[in-house]
Amino acid sequence: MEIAILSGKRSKDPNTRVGSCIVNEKNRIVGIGYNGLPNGLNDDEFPWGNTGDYLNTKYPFVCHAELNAILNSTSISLENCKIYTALFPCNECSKVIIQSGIREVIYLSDKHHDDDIFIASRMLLDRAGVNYRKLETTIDKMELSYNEENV
Ligand SMILES: Nc1nc(=O)n([C@H]2C[C@H](O)[C@@H](COP(=O)(O)O)O2)cc1CO
Ligand SMILES: [Zn+2]
Repeated sequence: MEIAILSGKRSKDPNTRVGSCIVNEKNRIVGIGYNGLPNGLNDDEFPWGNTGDYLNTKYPFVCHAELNAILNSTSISLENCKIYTALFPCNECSKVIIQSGIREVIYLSDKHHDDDIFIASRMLLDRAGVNYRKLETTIDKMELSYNEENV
């Protein structure tokens, strides 16, 4: 999950930076992603707002962290993999998760739990037999340092 969160730090979304990290059955990382525009699109030429006219928001344009982690995957097959993701996946990402063969979703936040999108998401995951659980941890924060004395 720390790798997922760290990846999310690269997102240009000013409001919500989500990261995801996929591991295989041996817990080896096989894909990482964060929410951002599709490849080659300029972050400065698209809106990043989240209110107002749909076309003036980020929503029609941004790729979610989970989608990017799957598409960036180094593995041909993601059968039986797990995805660690900072936010519970939306219904669109849940469809992609199911199709990819991922069998478990471990999330940090489920802050939109009662929105239709996430109700649909759970319906999809439940019916497909994809397990999901909130990460249980006592860790409050992670610290990184560029000070070479800390290596
Ligand atoms: N699971 C998710 N993975 C994601 O990558 N996202 C992204 C899409 C947007 O860029 C941002 C949500 O923006 P906002 O509605 O909190 O301002 O997080 C959102 C969710 C929640 O469905
Ligand atoms: Zn999504």
